[in-house]
Amino acid sequence: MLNTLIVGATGYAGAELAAYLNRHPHMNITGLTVSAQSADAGKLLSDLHPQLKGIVDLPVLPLTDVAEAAKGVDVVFLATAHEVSHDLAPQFLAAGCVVFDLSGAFRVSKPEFYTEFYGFEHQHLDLLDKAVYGLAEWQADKLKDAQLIAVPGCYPTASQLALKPLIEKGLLNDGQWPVINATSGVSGAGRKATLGNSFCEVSLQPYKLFSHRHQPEIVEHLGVPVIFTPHLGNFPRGILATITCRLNAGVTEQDVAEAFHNAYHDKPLVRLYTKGVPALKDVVGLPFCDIGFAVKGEHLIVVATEDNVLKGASAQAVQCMNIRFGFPETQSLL
Ligand SMILES: NC(=O)C1=CN([C@@H]2O[C@H](COP(=O)(O)OP(=O)(O)OC[C@H]3O[C@@H](n4cnc5c(N)ncnc54)[C@H](OP(=O)(O)O)[C@@H]3O)[C@@H](O)[C@H]2O)C=CC1
Ligand SMILES: CC(=O)N[C@@H](CCC(=O)OP(=O)(O)O)C(=O)O
Repeated sequence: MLNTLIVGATGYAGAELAAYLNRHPHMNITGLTVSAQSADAGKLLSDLHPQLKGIVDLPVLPLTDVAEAAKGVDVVFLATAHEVSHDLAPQFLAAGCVVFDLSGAFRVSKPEFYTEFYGFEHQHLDLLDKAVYGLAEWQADKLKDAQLIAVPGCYPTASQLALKPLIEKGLLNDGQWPVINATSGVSGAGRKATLGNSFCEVSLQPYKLFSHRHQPEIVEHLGVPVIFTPHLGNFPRGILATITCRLNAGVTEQDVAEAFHNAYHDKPLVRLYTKGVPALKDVVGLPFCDIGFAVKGEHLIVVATEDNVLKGASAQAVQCMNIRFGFPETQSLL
């Protein structure tokens, strides 16, 4: 059994982690924590997330002393904001824990990225070198001996799973940047109330045009430039990405199908459509990324869907943990 601590357990991602880890046969949840000042400290997780009633009835505790909280803990999940993870990860690593960070604090290697896109100066450049980017289907070898795993962002997971097989096989024409239009449910912004995310305000709208922090994350890990436009939709969960690309001359629909099949036929959490394209309703609440596509001449449209909180965050974190410790990849996820 591995002892595990979830930091940020009352957030959307943290609560899903608690559900997955609670039913994992090799994991023992030793603590669920929130910030030292949290108004929720002392409450039961299942009072805050009633879907967990009778399943995870543990109290959430304020994280006041990291060294104390880390005692006897093998694995820590940081389901916290980027700045919080940035400060906590080195402390848990120093205590000998394997750290799975769901935030953006360690995903990109260039320090200036954090100043520009996250608004803080990165203090742990050594960890930027050491962190393994947890795009699970593509990183199994590196994950096996990683100490710090930077779980990808929600939009980057869907976007990269859709594009990587095509790029690896050299099918895309580099004269046209892939154009990623992706719509997310409101849970992508976290559980805290804000005016922009309130019921009467949310509509359907693109945001952060040419300036969203997931664009450079996608570009660094795919190795090609892309145009990325996120949209906020008026539904709670899920991301649907519609990605338009140009194929190299002579590339056929069959070549595209083969590239996807070769990449994912043995990857249980990516489901390929041989007919049609996926809809959001078929992945919400599930740990999959679903991918379908259509080709017309040299033009290709790929559609990828996922639950932003699951394959886009918690499920992928648990998938990485399963790979890291040699458990079946889908253990507790399916
Ligand atoms: N939601 C999503 O779809 C996705 C989220 N992510 C990333 O995962 C992380 C968590 O996201 P999400 O669950 O949405 O966030 P939420 O805002 O819903 O939850 C954040 C959690 O962190 C706790 N917290 C805040 N400050 C601290 C602190 N100093 N120490 C310990 N706990 C703290 C909060 O509790 P309290 O404030 O009461 O202390 C709460 O439990 C973020 O980095 C996010 O960017 C990544 C991909 C997708
Ligand atoms: C709808 C919404 O607001 N989504 C969030 C992305 C959530 C996420 O994945 O956060 P990180 O990758 O930064 O951890 C956003 O656009 O900032």
